[in-house]
Order: sequence, then structure tokens, then C-alpha cells
Amino acid sequence: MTVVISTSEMLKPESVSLHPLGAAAAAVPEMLCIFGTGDLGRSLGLRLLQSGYRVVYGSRRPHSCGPLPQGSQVMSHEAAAQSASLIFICVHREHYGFLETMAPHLAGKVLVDLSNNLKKGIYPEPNAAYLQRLVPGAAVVKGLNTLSAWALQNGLLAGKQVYLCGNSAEAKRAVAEMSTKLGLTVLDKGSLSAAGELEDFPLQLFPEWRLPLRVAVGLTAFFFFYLVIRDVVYTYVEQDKDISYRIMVSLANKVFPIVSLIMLALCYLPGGIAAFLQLYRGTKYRRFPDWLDRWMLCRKQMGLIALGLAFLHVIHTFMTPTRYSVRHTLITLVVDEMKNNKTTQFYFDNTEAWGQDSFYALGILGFFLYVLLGLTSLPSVGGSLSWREFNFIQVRAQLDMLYSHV
Ligand SMILES: NC(=O)C1=CN([C@@H]2O[C@H](COP(=O)(O)OP(=O)(O)OC[C@H]3O[C@@H](n4cnc5c(N)ncnc54)[C@H](OP(=O)(O)O)[C@@H]3O)[C@@H](O)[C@H]2O)C=CC1
Ligand SMILES: [Fe+3]
Repeated sequence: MTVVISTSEMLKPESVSLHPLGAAAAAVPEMLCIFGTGDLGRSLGLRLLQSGYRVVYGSRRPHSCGPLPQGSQVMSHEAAAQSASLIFICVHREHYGFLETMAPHLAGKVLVDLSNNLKKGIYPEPNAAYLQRLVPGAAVVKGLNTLSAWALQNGLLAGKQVYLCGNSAEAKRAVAEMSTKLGLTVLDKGSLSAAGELEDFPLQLFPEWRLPLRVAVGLTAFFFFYLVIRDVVYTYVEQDKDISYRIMVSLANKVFPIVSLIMLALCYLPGGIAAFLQLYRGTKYRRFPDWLDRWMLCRKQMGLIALGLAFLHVIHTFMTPTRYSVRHTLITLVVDEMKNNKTTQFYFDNTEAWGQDSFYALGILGFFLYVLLGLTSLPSVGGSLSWREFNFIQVRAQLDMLYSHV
């Protein structure tokens, strides 16, 4: 939809105050400008309109730029810039050149740089610093670049954390106010020199999962090869028996609980080390060493991996009696007994029955406590417990689970 606006209808920049003081000004929704009518521009415009703002697009081709959110206006870059004091730059960095030529029109404006790069280190300076160099008279704010057009389009913003940085406190405040109105939680990352860090965020793939996953894969590989050699290869060499089929279930079912318990220990160990370190240093106001910091930051992920492996262990254990090899062994035993007309193997051993049932009962209890630990670690659940309640469940569940399993 294209709405061409006459100059008289356009709001003059003086009247577009970011902090409307008068009641009259408050009645007119604030006008925000978006440069670029691509994916991000359109989704952001839609969200802003739904949050009660008015939106004007600045485009190279205002008359043929395709469908835009209903209620928005579209003009040339210059005209659009005049009607708002906050401008979102939804254009790729490669095309920033045109902003330099229109720098006089942008003096005194707040420019929000949302751009991302495809790879780290393609450009010598961050996109936002480049933009500030092209338009020195404007206040550049880097931020919101971790949002996606998809999330904006679908309104998946509530409580999502976004980062901002910029040299002008006033400009940052204006962008932060707007972001809060969209339902976002804003974290100020300081001056524009943090822009590079912000531009790297979207390029990271689950950063807090990397270390726990590496540890889990490393441990799994180690125990797997150890058990293959100890159980399969050794049996083959010593007894000339091929039991390699056991790799799939029996062996895996030995690896899962081992790695799971180690991961669980690794999840709670750094908390203990940190507490000892604080006692040793006599203060809690000194930074932990880097390795401990990194370890502490991925505790939740370690715990979740431990829970996942425990879950696999449960499924494998319940599946054991249904396996061909187990059924074959049992049937062979029965047939042998019948052939020899003996029933020595098949008297009912009460102790054995007690043993197995207790084994399963404790296993189920252990797994239940594991899940309880996992659930209380979720922020939404943990947040509803008092510190004492949280501590009680965490400590008790850990101890009981270890006892029940060992
Ligand atoms: N898509 C996403 O999910 C996200 C994108 N971003 C960032 O937002 C920016 C835009 O992304 P996106 O909307 O996906 O890209 P698109 O390619 O969809 O849109 C870019 C827009 O820029 C304008 N443009 C293109 N070439 C030029 C030029 N030479 N001079 C001036 N304007 C030009 C066009 O608008 P017009 O024709 O109206 O001038 C075009 O629609 C990028 O920097 C990207 O990194 C950041 C976070 C998420
Ligand atoms: Fe077990």
C-alpha cells in the first residue's frame, strides 16, 4: 500500500518529541521512521504500528516497493527522515553509502543500526561505527539486531532480551523506551565501542551449549571405546565369542548412566569450588578465575544433558527384556531344563525377586528425583520457590538420587 503524503500533513520534526510533555502532544502517537522496505523493515513496522506508533518508511522507490503494513506511509528517504526523529536503518551495510549523501537531513536524528554481518571480521570496523562515521551529526544507537524478522512478524517478543549501545545517553533512552513498549527487555551495553560485540551475538550458535556438549561427547567416546575393548574385544580374544551386537544396547546402556552421573557432578561441582574459593579468599567481591566463570555459566546445560542421558538410560533399561538375545537365552534355558528333565534353575528365589524389584523401584525413584532437579532448575519454577525451598529440594534430591542409584 502506498500513501503519498503532502508536506502539510507531515509532522515537523520539532513537534515529534520523544518525550511528549503536553497532553495535546501525547494524544498524537509518535512517528517513527524506517529506512528499507525489506523483510526486517516490514516486520518491525508492523510491530511498531501494533504498539501504537505511527510509521513512515523511507524507500528508494516509494511508489513500487510492494505491500507494506496497513496504516504505514512511504516516502523518499529525505521526506521520511524529516517527519521523525528516530530512524531505523533496515538496510544492509553494503548499501549505507546513500546515507552519507543525505547526512545533512539526518543531523540531530537518532539512527538505530540493526544490521548484522554474515561472518565475523569481514569489515575492519563495526557497521554502527561505520554508520556514525558516514553521518557524524546523528546519534547512532546499535541494537535490536538479535531480533529476527520472523519473531517480529509473529509477535514473539515478550520478555526477550535485547542489547543496546551508543554514545548518546538520550538517544539510547529513546530507543530503550520504544523497545520496552514493544515488550522487550533492554540491556544497555555501554558506548558505541561495544557495537562489534553486539554484531557478533547473532553469529554465535548456542554459545553456552558448546562446552557442555564437548565434555559430554568426549566422555561418551572415552567410555564407549573403553567398554568396547573391555567387553567385546577382550571376550573375542579370550573366549573367541562374538558379542559385538551388544554394542547397540547393552554397551550404550552402560555409557549413558556413567556419563550422566559425571555430568551431574560437573553441574554441581563448580558451585562448591566457588564457595570454597570465596571462603579461602575471605571475600565474595573478587572475580573468579576465567575457567571457573565459564564452567559456572554452563551449569544448567550440563544438568540438562545429564537429565537427557538418564532418560536414555531408563528407556534402554526397560527395553532390555524385549530383546532377541535376552529372550533367546531364556528360551534356551527352559528347553535345556525340559530336555534334561530338571527344574533346578526354576525354583522361585525370593531374594532374587526382592532384589530385582528393589532395583527397579530405586531406579524409578532416582529418575523421578533427577526430573525434579531438572524442573526446579528452570527459571520459571525455581523463581516460585524460596531460597530455602530450592536448596532443600536440590540438595535432598541429589543425595537421595545418588544413594538410590549406587
Ligand atoms: N531479516 C532479518 O531477520 C534481520 C535482518 N537484520 C539486518 O537488517 C538489515 C536488512 O535486512 P533485510 O530486511 O532482511 O534485508 P532485505 O534485503 O529484505 O531488505 C533490504 C532493504 O534495503 C533497501 N536497499 C537495498 N539496496 C539498497 C541500496 N542500494 N540503497 C538503499 N537501500 C537499499 C531495500 O529497500 P527499498 O527498496 O525500500 O529501498 C531493501 O528492501 C540487514 O543489515 C540485516 O543484517 C537484522 C536482524 C534480523
Ligand atoms: Fe542405572
